[in-house]
Amino acid sequence: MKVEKRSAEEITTIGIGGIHDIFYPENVKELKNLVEGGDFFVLGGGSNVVIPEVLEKRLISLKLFRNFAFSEETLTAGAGVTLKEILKEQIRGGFSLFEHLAGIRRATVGGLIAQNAGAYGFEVKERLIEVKFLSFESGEVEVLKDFDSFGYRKSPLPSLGIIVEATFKIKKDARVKEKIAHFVRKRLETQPPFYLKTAGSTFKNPPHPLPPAGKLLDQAGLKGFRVGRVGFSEKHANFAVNYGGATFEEFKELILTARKRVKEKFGVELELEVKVPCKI
Ligand SMILES: NC(=O)C1=CN([C@@H]2O[C@H](COP(=O)(O)OP(=O)(O)OC[C@H]3O[C@@H](n4cnc5c(N)ncnc54)[C@H](OP(=O)(O)O)[C@@H]3O)[C@@H](O)[C@H]2O)C=CC1
Ligand SMILES: C=C(O[C@H]1[C@H](O)[C@@H](CO)O[C@H](OP(=O)(O)OP(=O)(O)OC[C@H]2O[C@@H](n3ccc(=O)[nH]c3=O)[C@H](O)[C@@H]2O)[C@@H]1NC(C)=O)C(=O)O
Repeated sequence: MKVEKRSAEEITTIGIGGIHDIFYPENVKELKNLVEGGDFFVLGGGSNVVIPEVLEKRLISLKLFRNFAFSEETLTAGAGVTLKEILKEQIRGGFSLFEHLAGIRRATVGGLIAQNAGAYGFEVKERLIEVKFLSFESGEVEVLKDFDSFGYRKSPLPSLGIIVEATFKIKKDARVKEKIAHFVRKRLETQPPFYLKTAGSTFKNPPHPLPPAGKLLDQAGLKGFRVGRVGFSEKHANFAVNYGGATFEEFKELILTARKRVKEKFGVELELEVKVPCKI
């Protein structure tokens, strides 16, 4: 099995966390051996993860799970296929699937499903037909076909097992290229530019009718607030930006300060949206 050292910038889009060994299983058997070998953390494209410099867990990437096939009405892809590759296929084949998500930088099929990624009124769950996953309970690949338990930024999958492949519904759409461009433009109107190092939204939006996390952080004076080399974007207060060489400790202080201030001002407990493979 391939094991390679990767820098923070290669592992995650926010680029915090030093160099780590990444394990790249090539098939389910190798994945199973890794899972049985001790504590681990599964990485997709790293668009939504912040990793500390020292980590006891093994980092597993499913980047080599790359099977890809589509028919008139379905697309089947391995967990490591990227959003970028799917969007390219959408343009080539003229079909609708993930255009609303265009601009999530390094997202993969595994990460998108595990968090039921969503944007602009769309959620991944809407397009799922089946998800194959290595079950922690049975140690076998099982198939999930019922997605009722998927909700806002959550799915049962990280706890049930590791996604290895999924099949999605696709629909013919001759205007998909324009739609992708539209959603990228829309994203850039409110969110930081793609060249900045971020992990997307830092906190989940609290339940309705509470205001969104970005608004609460903004009104608590945290827009542009920095701890060392990491801080909340001037453009959108819920995006933490690594301005270069930020440490996990700085990130941790940033979010603890933000939580405290929002709690004091509005009485709202913000919940992390980004995934962190340790206690914070
Ligand atoms: N909506 C938006 O505008 C934006 C969304 N995002 C988010 O970024 C993510 C993009 O995906 P990606 O970069 O690939 O994911 P990440 O590498 O960021 O991983 C996110 C989490 O997904 C889980 N995960 C990843 N792969 C698998 C797998 N094969 N099986 C089970 N769980 C898995 C892991 O959860 P665990 O460790 O708990 O198992 C991991 O911590 C999405 O989650 C999306 O919601 C980011 C930016 C903007
Ligand atoms: C970026 C992510 O997802 C994004 C997704 O891209 C967009 C588009 O649909 O909607 C959510 O952002 P969001 O709720 O912050 O959406 P926005 O429209 O930017 O902001 C909501 C409201 O807060 C206000 N707002 C936002 C930022 C700010 O600094 N100040 C402020 O007042 C906005 O004016 C708006 O009225 C998702 N975030 C969450 C936590 O649900 C992600 O998952 O990582």
